[in-house]
Amino acid sequence: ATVLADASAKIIDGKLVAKQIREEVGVEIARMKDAIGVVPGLAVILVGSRKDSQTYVRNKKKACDAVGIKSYEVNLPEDASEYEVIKHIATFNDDPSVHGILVQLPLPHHMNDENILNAVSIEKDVDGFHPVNIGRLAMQGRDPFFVPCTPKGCMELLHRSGVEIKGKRAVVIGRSNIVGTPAALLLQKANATVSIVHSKTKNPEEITRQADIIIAAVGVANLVRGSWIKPGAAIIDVGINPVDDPASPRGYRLVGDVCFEEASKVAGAITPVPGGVGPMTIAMLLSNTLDSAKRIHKFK
Ligand SMILES: Nc1nc(=O)c2c([nH]1)NC[C@@H]1CN(c3ccc(C(=O)N[C@@H](CCC(=O)O)C(=O)O)cc3)C=[N+]21
Repeated sequence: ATVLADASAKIIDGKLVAKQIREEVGVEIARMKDAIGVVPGLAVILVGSRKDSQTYVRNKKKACDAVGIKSYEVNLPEDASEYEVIKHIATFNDDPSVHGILVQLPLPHHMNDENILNAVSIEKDVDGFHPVNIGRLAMQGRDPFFVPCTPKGCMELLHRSGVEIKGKRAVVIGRSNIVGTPAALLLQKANATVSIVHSKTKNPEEITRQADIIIAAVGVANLVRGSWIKPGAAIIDVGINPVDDPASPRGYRLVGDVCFEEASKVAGAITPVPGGVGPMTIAMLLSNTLDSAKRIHKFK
């Protein structure tokens, strides 16, 4: 019998694309500084002492340093009040050296996310989480000041890998405010025909199998199997799920929402985890912070 070689997807290297974007951002920051003497500033507010949040915040600071963004950090205890957080946000809203404000999520349970995200000036909301920015994203002809970093990074990966979006069928798995919903809106803006599948969808694989593009953002390890995928489709895997692995130095390793081993034999292109969307999220945050400083100082 003839053994056919497995088709093999192109791996979309998010780490490499993120590096390119960070370099582009660095060049622009230097050009702005030379021309008008302005250095972009990013304020990060971290409440509580979750290890994962501390790691993310540390990585963001490092990334800022590398491109020439000045970072400001506020650490508040787990039992801080909503009022205290909002007071810090208000101070940063009024501080002309700060062009971007990010409140690290998740917040402690006693806080209401909406009250806090509402307090961030929509012109400094580099996360794109303010309800007005999300609402504007959903409307035709009404651009938000900022697009959320993770979905923006997904789109950038599709664009920079030459994946055509216009007229294609796209399926987003997951409907969160910070990834699934804005990702679906961005795909729609890019002229795809978009479906969203979620935890209450019956037979999601029947829908995903029709997709030319899949963005998976549910947080369920290896949910999307090879059989869910149309041959040749482009797969963007947003999931970052820790699974126990005694052999790995941290005692766990990260896997996506997509079963990479199966999917990479069917798909036309696919992002790995780690090294896919994750690094893009930080690159987009830097890019949003630069854009904010440019807009505030009317620098082109
Ligand atoms: N206000 C707010 N804004 C955020 O953007 C935000 C947040 N809160 N809370 C948590 C999530 C998660 N997030 C990630 C950023 C980078 C990687 C990343 O760089 N991951 C690498 C490394 C993963 C590793 O090895 O630990 C990768 O996937 O290759 C992952 C996840 C931003 N978030």
